[in-house]
Amino acid sequence: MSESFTAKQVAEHKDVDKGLYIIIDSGVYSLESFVDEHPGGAKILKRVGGKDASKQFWKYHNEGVLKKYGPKLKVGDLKEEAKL
Ligand code: HEM
Repeated sequence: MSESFTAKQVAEHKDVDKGLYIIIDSGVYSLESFVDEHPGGAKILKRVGGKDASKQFWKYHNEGVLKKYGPKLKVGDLKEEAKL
């Protein structure tokens, strides 16, 4: 049931108006409803809109954060070809 996105499609959702998507590992997360409640601030999330933010994410968070918020925010996965 989960949707599949290319990196290009994710890149088109790079601000709150178009949907703020970010990639963490192979998952695609939609954060426009979350930016204003992000404990780390809205600004830092907006900066990585449309991009792969795995490196930044794992620097500041642990698995528990994805477990808690992932089900609410995840909209799909990166297509195989885009993972390379
Ligand atoms: C699905 C995406 C994200 C979720 C659900 C999320 C959630 C959270 C939560 C719950 C916290 C509070 C601290 C904790 O419980 O660990 C936090 C803090 C923080 N987040 Fe995020 N975050 C996300 C993405 C990001 C990204 C992509 C960045 C960086 C570009 C970022 C940067 C930070 C920073 C700097 C803090 C503060 C850390 C501190 O005060 O020590 N977050 N985030």
